[in-house]
Amino acid sequence: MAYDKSIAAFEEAYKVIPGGVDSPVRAFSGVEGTPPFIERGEGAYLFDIDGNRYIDYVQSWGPLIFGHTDADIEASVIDSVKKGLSFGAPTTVETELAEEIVSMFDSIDKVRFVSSGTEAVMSAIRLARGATGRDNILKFTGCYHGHSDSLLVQAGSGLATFGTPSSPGVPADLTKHTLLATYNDIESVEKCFADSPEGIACVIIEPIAGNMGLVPADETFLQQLRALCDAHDTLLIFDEVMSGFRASLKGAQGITTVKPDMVTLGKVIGAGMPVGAFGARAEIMAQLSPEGPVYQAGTLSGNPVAMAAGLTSLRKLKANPAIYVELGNRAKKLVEGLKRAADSVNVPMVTDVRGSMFGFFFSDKPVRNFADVMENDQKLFAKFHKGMLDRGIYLACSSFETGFISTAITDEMIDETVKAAYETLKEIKA
Ligand SMILES: Cc1ncc(COP(=O)(O)O)c(C=O)c1O
Ligand SMILES: N[C@H](C=O)CCC(=O)O
Repeated sequence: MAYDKSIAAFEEAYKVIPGGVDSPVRAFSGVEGTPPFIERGEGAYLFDIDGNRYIDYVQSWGPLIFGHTDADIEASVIDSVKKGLSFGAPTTVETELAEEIVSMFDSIDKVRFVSSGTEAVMSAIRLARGATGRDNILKFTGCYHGHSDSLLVQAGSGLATFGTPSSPGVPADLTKHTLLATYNDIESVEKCFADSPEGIACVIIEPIAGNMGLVPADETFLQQLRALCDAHDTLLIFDEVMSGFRASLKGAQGITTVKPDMVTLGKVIGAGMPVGAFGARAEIMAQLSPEGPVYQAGTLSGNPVAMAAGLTSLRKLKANPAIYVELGNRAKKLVEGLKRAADSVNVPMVTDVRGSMFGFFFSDKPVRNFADVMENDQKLFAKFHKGMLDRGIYLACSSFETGFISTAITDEMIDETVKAAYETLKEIKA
């Protein structure tokens, strides 16, 4: 494949945009080669400016459950655009989308829309602190909750890719209130509670971690977490910015029996438009301005075009929940094929699937937390990524990210992907 135009575009971008990208993971720093600059998407495919076509397993990092240019979503966006892009005033489509979300999540009585996952989590944390009157929060190493100050501590995703899990520019005075525990290790959480006599406002977790690769939380661990939060009057927040409507129609909450106090949602509820949301029981949400004293706002919050896209996507999913069975089967078919390809050249690989989310690590032991993730062979991943890209397969460009299946991806495309994996691994091991 030729990447000449993308290489030139990256050089141009570099002159005016830091690192040439508007979000660090896009820079291909954890893998080989240059990021293809994308011209357009269609169904399961991405097309770059050199004219290369790829089967897209990134899906804009999750939101595109129906693939690119879905006709229904496109029509609702165009219809909405024709009425105006933004009003900074209430619209009925916000209420409609809120009603859909509330009807799907037992844990949510009320929801507020914002413009990104970062904003959703930042606002939820503020609300949790305001509602409990406590400063401390607890997060898990390797989980990523967006880039707000309190949460840029031992985080996954781009921070893990760049080997800087915490960021300069965040005052230590702020992060001293962020306690860290180990994913799937309840003793580490107990220790944080024991060491915090002043109390903890909230525990935030990706119930299906997707920002250190795909690492789901054990059911027992989540139950123990719930019990600890109850015992200490601490709010449990499920960050479902990635897993919401991806892992199942009810996100992780369709898989675990554990019910959080608060939920954050993001990109998936906007079907590719910039959006985020946070929700909780009515008495918690009543603390939020203008009902309550905890301030939170946004000029473009509840943007009508994003709401229209999200509403169409959610209604399509709700009308046909069997989609999740199909997506899950394809994801399983894919990782089983990848594993067979790895076995064929005696490369250890562990895989996992939750709904349409899939992950694989070049590792010979189960991966349950960030320390396990760090043991996977990242150099091999980098080579594998390049070989797959050259064969028209667009995988997430970091071993700390998750893959996604869309309804546009067919069994034949999975076969093509598995064939590419055999060829790539054979080439690497030759
Ligand atoms: C679980 C989780 N929380 C929060 C975020 C932040 O969302 P955004 O990138 O839209 O700010 C992300 C996505 O990156 C995410 O996966
Ligand atoms: N892991 C992130 C989202 O899920 C990757 C997207 C980004 O930060 O640009």
